[in-house]
Amino acid sequence: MVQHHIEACAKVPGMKEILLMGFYQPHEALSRFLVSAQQEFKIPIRYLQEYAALGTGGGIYHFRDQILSGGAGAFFVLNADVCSEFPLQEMLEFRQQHGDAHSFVILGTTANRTQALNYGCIVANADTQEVQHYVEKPSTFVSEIINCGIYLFTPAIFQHIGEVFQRNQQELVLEESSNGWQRAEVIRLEQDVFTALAGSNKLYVYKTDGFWSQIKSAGSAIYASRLYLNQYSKSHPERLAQNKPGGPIIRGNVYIHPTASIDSTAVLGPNVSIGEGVTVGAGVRVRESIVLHGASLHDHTCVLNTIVGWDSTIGRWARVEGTPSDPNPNDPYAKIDSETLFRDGRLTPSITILGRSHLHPAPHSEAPFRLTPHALSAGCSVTIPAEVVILNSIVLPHKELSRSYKNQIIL
Ligand SMILES: Nc1nc2c(ncn2[C@@H]2O[C@H](COP(=O)(O)OP(=O)(O)O[C@H]3O[C@H](CO)[C@@H](O)[C@H](O)[C@@H]3O)[C@@H](O)[C@H]2O)c(=O)[nH]1
Repeated sequence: MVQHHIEACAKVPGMKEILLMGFYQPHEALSRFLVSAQQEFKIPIRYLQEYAALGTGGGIYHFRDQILSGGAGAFFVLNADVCSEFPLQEMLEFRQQHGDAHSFVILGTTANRTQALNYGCIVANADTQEVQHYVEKPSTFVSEIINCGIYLFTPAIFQHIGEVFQRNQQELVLEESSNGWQRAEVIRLEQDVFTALAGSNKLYVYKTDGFWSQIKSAGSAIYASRLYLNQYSKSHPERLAQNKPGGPIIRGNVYIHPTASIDSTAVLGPNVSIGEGVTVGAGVRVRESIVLHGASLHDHTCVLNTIVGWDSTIGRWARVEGTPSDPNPNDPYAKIDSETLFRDGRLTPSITILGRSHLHPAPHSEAPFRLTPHALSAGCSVTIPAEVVILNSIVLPHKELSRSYKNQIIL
């Protein structure tokens, strides 16, 4: 997911350094990713680990010395769980034209009235785009302009976060709380800082019509993959597979890793991403799916709306199918719903996932996504036998199925 953020940041002229911030323990796969991304994008990249989940505001405040150490005049903050064309340069230009050089800029987009309630909502002056009112996930309608979780700040933002920190500390002293220090450091950028900054002539919104989506569920990964592949078709058509004599039949936007072996009678696409070392047999059909590295699709399998985990095998003539959770195509402002797995005590039909685990960026590859399991050395390695149907199911790693399944989570 974050490889796209890095690629976008590295393109901004004058960008000095990229910091990934999180509260996860760093591990070997992350270090390998950082090394390869630094080489690919030719920019220093470091991971900063919070000692606890401090919230976005608390996190950047905690690492403010690191962020400002190179004498940065401005910096971007991007939520990791979004996909976007990241119009960062446009945000810089917007700040140049509107507002003053020290203002902060939020990237905004339009949502429909119902879905806007799931996001930060922004009311702005129609002429100047100054944010007059900011409400995080309101309970009733406030505005159709939502916060994309992509910000341009100057070092002055730390004074505002610092004020919240001081206030938190004083309140905690009054409460005589024993773990006051830690709690004072937890600061939510949206509720604690933006709400207060609104109407003070310091916060502006730059609205984009470009693609943008949250990635809160595995189902949204297939949707996000489609958005990125579509972007590749304009910005990097060389990254997409073409119909060639002796090659598979390609429909729409498809990414195939150069090491994958695809039978010439297979039909792939639209919206398919095939990872490193994948084998695809004769007569295979894949559509709206992500097939991760080392997976093997035997002859005549059919894979639709599915994420196939790494090193998984699908037996011949098997059909693996999920139900897409795409936004309403008739509403230009519709966003993908981050479905919970269960509704009314039932598993909601969703994409099928073989070897479900965490989403992880794809090192050494331009494939939009790759999955990584909790145990990093392990693969997903799900085995589906020949001639079965797997429908709307989530199969956990290292599972060897022996029959067909429908609407199930298979442990
Ligand atoms: N480092 C760090 N990151 C955090 C922490 N808590 C959340 N994040 C990261 O901060 C981002 C925001 O996540 P949430 O706080 O869960 O908010 P949200 O429901 O995703 O809503 C935010 O994003 C929406 C757009 O996707 C916005 O519309 C909304 O206003 C808000 O900014 C995500 O990338 C999440 O991983 C933390 O303690 N530490």
